[in-house]
Amino acid sequence: MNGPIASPPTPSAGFLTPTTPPADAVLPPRAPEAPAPGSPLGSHYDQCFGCGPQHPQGLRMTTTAGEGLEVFAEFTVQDCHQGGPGLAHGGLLTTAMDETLGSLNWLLHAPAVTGRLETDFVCPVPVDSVLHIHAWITGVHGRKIYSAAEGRIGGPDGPLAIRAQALFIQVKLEHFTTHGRPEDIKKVLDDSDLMKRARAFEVNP
Ligand SMILES: CCCCCCCCCC(=O)SCCNC(=O)CCNC(=O)[C@H](O)C(C)(C)COP(=O)(O)OP(=O)(O)OC[C@H]1O[C@@H](n2cnc3c(N)ncnc32)[C@H](O)[C@@H]1OP(=O)(O)O
Repeated sequence: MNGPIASPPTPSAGFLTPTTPPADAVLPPRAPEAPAPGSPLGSHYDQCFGCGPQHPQGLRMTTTAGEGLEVFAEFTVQDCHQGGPGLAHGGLLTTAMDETLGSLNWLLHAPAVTGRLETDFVCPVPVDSVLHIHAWITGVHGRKIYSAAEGRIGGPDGPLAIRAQALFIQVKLEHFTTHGRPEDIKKVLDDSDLMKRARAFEVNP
């Protein structure tokens, strides 16, 4: 069908470089509750596609707190993660970056959701390889948490495969309880493990 080609939407001033922190952003200290450097963050929710051990096709990512405002994560690319033959699907790699960047919020003890996530795919990631992701906070400005990450193949110093920058927006608990499926919200709220309850609400409902 022929017709006029639609113009791309004009970004409003605030959205021109939305994953780059403004000049007056700050780097706050780690929250007192943040896990010690070197300790595993564990899964925040059993059914999370990124880190949940109960998710049948999930990435089953493991994440460790680093020094300061940084984390390190790993996942092994499985057969069920393919896009091209023998290669990881790009969207799935973006999910791995989202999960890792999201786990940074645990260092600030601030529930937040992804507002914007930008990725550069630098080289293909083969099935069976382990992707090593390093993520760090680049600034905080009001409710906005800015962060960046890199994913490397086979080890922390392996070939660079993917880069990302993100903007997370801090939200209240009601973000999850209002939008989430009631039976899943109830299951989490009924869990006697307070830490698991708190961490579950750091993610997408
Ligand atoms: C240890 C835990 C591990 C966790 C791992 C989790 C990994 C997974 C993380 C996710 O995938 S979260 C799921 C995907 N994200 C979502 O479902 C979020 C859906 N979007 C929303 O719910 C709302 O749009 C949002 C909460 C992000 C913002 O709505 P609000 O009404 O709270 O805020 P508002 O729209 O007033 O925006 C607040 C500020 O952020 C800015 N903003 C909001 N969305 C933006 C955006 N998309 N891009 C750039 N800026 C944005 C907005 O311009 C504004 O800037 P100013 O304060 O300067 O005016």
